Amino acid sequence: MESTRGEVATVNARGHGGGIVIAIDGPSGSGKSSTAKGVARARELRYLDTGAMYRAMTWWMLHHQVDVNDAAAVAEAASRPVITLGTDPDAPTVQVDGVDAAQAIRTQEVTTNVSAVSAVPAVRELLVTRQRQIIDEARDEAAGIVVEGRDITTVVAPDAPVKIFLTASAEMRAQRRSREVRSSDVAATQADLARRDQLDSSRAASPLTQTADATELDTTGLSLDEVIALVVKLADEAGARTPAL
Ligand SMILES: Nc1ncnc2c1ncn2[C@@H]1O[C@H](COP(=O)(O)OP(=O)(O)O)[C@@H](O)[C@H]1O
Ligand SMILES: Nc1ccn([C@H]2C[C@H](O)[C@@H](COP(=O)(O)OP(=O)(O)O)O2)c(=O)n1
Repeated sequence: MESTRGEVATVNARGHGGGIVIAIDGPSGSGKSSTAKGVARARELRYLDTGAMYRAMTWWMLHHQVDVNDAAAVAEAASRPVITLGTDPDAPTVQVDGVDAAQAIRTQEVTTNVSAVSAVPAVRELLVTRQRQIIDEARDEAAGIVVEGRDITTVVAPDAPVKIFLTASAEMRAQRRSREVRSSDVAATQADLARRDQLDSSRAASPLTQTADATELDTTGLSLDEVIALVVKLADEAGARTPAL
């Protein structure tokens, strides 16, 4: 497989060189995780699911009986969990305090509470710092990284050469998510997505926002392969624009 390493060598503000950063934001079910993994595989890049980090933090809070609706209690406890993510797109891993939490962070209880925890500024500061470390490591050690979440294009990596905002109609996002979790109640899934979108877009700290310099990709009528191909094309074009050092 062709690698983009070298074609897109730049040095970022923190002095790290090497690979490309592809930043992807968007609401739930727009296709961020599947697209990011597909692009990372296609160009031998690392993959970072930042939502998994907010989910891991939420799981730890619930597991340790921290009241997730008490922002001060969440802020005080936020530095205690050790959250570790593996960035291989074929086998992304999530560990909390050394224990595999990949399944535990996907429960409905975590999904219901993750927006409250991720609205706490102290949580975001800690996780954004860690995300930037992971990005810098990938830029040094690999051809780069595809990072997906809600504030990647705006806060975590605003200087990324490729910035994408994925969207899809609310109905399509609910259908996809229902299929994924094998639920026949598409209306309930759509209501849950709407609730989370509203919380994630209206919070004071780094809300989900679409900026003018991110390319909007509406995936409603597109297959996953088509979306991946479009993002790979944008990445290759960004590589061609950036001279190798
Ligand atoms: N363009 C697409 N066409 C059809 N299904 C898709 C597409 N993009 C994503 N999916 C499916 O929709 C579901 C949700 O996608 P996911 O990547 O988890 O979204 P997000 O990370 O934005 O929440 C997954 O089951 C995925 O396979
Ligand atoms: N960069 C990010 C990523 C996720 N979050 C929050 C907001 C989301 O509701 C939760 C969970 O994110 P995740 O990407 O796992 O959500 P879905 O896959 O869409 O269900 O985390 C965030 O605040 N900032």
